[in-house]
Amino acid sequence: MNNKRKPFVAGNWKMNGNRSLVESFVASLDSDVAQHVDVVICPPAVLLSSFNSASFSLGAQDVSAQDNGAHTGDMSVDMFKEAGCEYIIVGHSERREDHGESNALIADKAKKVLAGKLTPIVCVGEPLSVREAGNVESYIAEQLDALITALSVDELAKCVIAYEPIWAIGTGKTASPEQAQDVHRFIREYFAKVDEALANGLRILYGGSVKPDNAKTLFAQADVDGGLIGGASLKVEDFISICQAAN
Ligand SMILES: O=C[C@H](O)COP(=O)(O)O
Repeated sequence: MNNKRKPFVAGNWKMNGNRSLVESFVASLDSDVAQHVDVVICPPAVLLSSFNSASFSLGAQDVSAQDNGAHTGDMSVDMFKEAGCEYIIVGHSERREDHGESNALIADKAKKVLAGKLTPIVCVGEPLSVREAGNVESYIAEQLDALITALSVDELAKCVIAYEPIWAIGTGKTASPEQAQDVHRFIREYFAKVDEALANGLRILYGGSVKPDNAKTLFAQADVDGGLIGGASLKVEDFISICQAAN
């Protein structure tokens, strides 16, 4: 973690949670936790309106690349804005896999989020087969290229990037701190080819089986600026410990 970039921890509840979980978060996650860390909760969209807390920010888990219209089941940036969101995750590997989302579509979504003055959390990450074949960097580069092509330097500077190796998501197999740092450094250097100041200011989160007992070492890596937390963001005590580890 570099102290020039403010640490960032986002909890992605995925398709989990209910109103009673919302209540326990609102009651327990006070402003002390979020003093030196940007803390964001991304619950399922139907729970957004149940949150009423100024101690942390809200995010959505995905968004349409369209403004409005005949897109059954989709939701727009404006809708999430009205629901109190400041952040929207785009390109999560589960969206890429379950809904066939392409790099180009994800870049369009990020652009739409920025146009609505919200912050996209753009996810990238490789499957195990790519890592085993030794192709991690070219795979991530292709994911980043779509974003770099679609967005201006100013727009890129407003994004948060999340590196989530797919083999580490929900598996309990966390990337080692060195594996995480290697890819985070690669991502930062890749953006430095576009613009050095952009790269230095960019917050890059690690996601994939982050838990209270491994968060500190992961977040201590020079290019790891926090985490995108799945399973452990569903237990308020675990999530608070992870936020504290980012402090
Ligand atoms: O968005 C969060 C990630 O997919 C990580 O999930 P996990 O912490 O359950 O491995």
